[in-house]
Amino acid sequence: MSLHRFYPIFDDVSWLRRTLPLGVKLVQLRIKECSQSQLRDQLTEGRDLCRAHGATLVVNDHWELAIELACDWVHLGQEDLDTADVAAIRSAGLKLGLSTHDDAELRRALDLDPDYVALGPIYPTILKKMRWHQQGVDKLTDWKARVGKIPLVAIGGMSVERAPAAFEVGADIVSAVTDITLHEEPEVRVQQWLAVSK
Ligand SMILES: Cc1ncc(COP(=O)(O)OP(=O)(O)O)c(N)n1
Ligand SMILES: Cc1nc(C(=O)O)sc1CCOP(=O)(O)O
Ligand SMILES: [Mg+2]
Repeated sequence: MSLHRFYPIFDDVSWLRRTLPLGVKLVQLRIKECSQSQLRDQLTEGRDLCRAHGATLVVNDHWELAIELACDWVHLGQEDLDTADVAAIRSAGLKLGLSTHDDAELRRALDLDPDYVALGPIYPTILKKMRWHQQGVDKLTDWKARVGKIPLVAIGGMSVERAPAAFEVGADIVSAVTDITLHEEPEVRVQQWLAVSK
């Protein structure tokens, strides 16, 4: 299965209601502060909306709930891996995307045979505090050589204007949050993303 090249990340299912009808085909729900029952409702609606639109939903962090709700994909970072049961994720048939930021993290990720590898932050991000300031777009070429056929996601400070260069040097997929959510017309921005990701 090949993944769409534009990979927006949202913190609420209302964004999926707005953007799936525009043609988004790969999307992550990254929900950090929420009660368990709200989380279950959000993921259930996200799962059903994505299925109705022929899109792929990736659940960030909440791998147990993703298994329980029969979702298809989970994204985990390195700290998540310290406690996640990857064997359980695999035996439930879920696909797994992993974050990486340096050589050791990439080696650890590749040992787990991921379904995509994300490298970030390519540019500085305002979304969250990180130990890494910016990797630089050229690092994508090195990472792509190392991951081979595994899809490579570029994340962190990505924008419509920055996406073409990331694709050119090795990214298979480009992911973004604030370039869309802080835009004055998010739907227009999503359409611009879809155009540069064709
Ligand atoms: C596509 C993608 N790449 C990286 C991340 C970051 O995951 P993680 O390091 O676990 O940090 P949080 O997003 O959980 O704060 C991601 N979510 N998606
Ligand atoms: C959630 C996340 N993970 C990153 C990583 O490098 O692992 S960068 C990032 C934030 C992405 O948001 P924006 O597109 O607004 O910069
Ligand atoms: Mg995480």
